[in-house]
Amino acid sequence: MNPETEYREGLDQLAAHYHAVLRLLGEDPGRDGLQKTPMRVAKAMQVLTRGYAQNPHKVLTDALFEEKYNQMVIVKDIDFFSMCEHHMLPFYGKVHVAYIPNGYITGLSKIARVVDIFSHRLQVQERLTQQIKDCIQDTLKPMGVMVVVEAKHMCMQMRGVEKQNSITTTSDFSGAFNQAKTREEFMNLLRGESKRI
Ligand SMILES: Nc1nc2c(ncn2[C@@H]2O[C@H](COP(=O)(O)OP(=O)(O)OP(=O)(O)O)[C@@H](O)[C@H]2O)c(=O)[nH]1
Ligand SMILES: [Zn+2]
Repeated sequence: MNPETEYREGLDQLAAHYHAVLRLLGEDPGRDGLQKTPMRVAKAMQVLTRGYAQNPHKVLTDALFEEKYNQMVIVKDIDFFSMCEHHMLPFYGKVHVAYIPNGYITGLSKIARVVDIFSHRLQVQERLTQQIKDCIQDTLKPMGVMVVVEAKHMCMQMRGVEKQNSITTTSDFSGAFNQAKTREEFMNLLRGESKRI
């Protein structure tokens, strides 16, 4: 556990609920291995939902730089883990973001931080995609943004339909990406092999 993690209000209550959950699942929460488990799970769940307490707009505005560059900027292969709001099971994969600046650029890491914030909330993949796009569009006001998310959903792998290999792809875009040619340019660059640098 990261010693710098700040846990939010309600941690003890959350742990008490997980104590009850263990019992309801047929376990003995008093046995050696499980004594600390309710608190561990409560802390883990607070980490996985830390995005509720974070402001993605502020992350971007804190690192806005005036710059004349007005070609496409692509940050691809941003790993993420999120939890589906239906089953609270993980879905995970990669986010690819492209934007065309309009006088301002943002720090590259900030794009990944925005992904991190929205994915650390209960989500559906479509909304995650849209929220990342909207946040960059509304804050940076670029000529356009496009976001592509590729993910595997554990609620489809471990339970339910039990399909191990299906990948869900979602995308959303604005502005210049309304033009098929611009979207194509991004998709072609996404498909290209990343060079080792
Ligand atoms: N569109 C969308 N659906 C999702 C996402 N994550 C999980 N789901 C789906 O949410 C649906 C919930 O359907 P329900 O019929 O209410 O729940 P369920 O009985 O558990 O469904 P099954 O998973 O088919 O067993 C399922 O089809 C899941 O595959 C997501 O990010 N986007
Ligand atoms: Zn689910």
